[in-house]
Amino acid sequence: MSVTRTALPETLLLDLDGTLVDSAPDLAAAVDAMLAELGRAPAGVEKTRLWVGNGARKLVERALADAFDPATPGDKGFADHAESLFYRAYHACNGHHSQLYTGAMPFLEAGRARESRLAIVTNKPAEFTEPLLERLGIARYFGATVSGDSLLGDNGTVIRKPDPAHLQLALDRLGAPTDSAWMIGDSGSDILGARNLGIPSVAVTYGYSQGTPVADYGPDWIVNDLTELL
Ligand SMILES: O=C(O)COP(=O)(O)O
Repeated sequence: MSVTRTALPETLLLDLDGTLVDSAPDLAAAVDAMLAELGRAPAGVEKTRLWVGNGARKLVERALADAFDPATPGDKGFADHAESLFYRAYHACNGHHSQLYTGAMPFLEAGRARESRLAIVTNKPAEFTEPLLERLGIARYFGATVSGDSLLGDNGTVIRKPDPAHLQLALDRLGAPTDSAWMIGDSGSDILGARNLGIPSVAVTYGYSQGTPVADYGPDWIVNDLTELL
């Protein structure tokens, strides 16, 4: 299924990594710096691409599971230590080699021209989201930004995609009704999050989908470039 021409809705919830931005080169650099400090060989960008999309902790755990005996990443203290190494390394390189995908800027410009409400809904921690948006020069397009640690449950656990409350928080911050919105993303957490909230979803084919074709999640539409939606 592919959209050739359609009326865009008033509100667009946009995933960040793998949808607007190819951030894998910087994420891989940080993963490799973490692995080097732990005495392991680099994983490289192609493996890292397969691990992105469920937050920084999951990325670190997937890298550890690949590099170590399976029991090692199960040790919480070890994973905490590795995560802190990753955070330090990613702070040093976030945005240095990340690039907007070809269709991203024309799409955001068109959204602004149409006076659409745009929000970022990402599983990336907020301390990395805001600087990345600034460095790429796209922060000004969004009326709201919701990151992977923006919403906490009663017991302090993070609530993020595919939990519909994560998407709903973006709508609340925009002041937008649920039935005005679509979610656009590259992975199962985006498509399932949209379904869980009861809104349509658009999947891009070029992002990070943990090795599962994004079509398998049953998005409402699939595009190879965001400008196909215009
Ligand atoms: O998992 C991440 O850190 C990035 O997630 P995103 O694809 O939701 O932007």
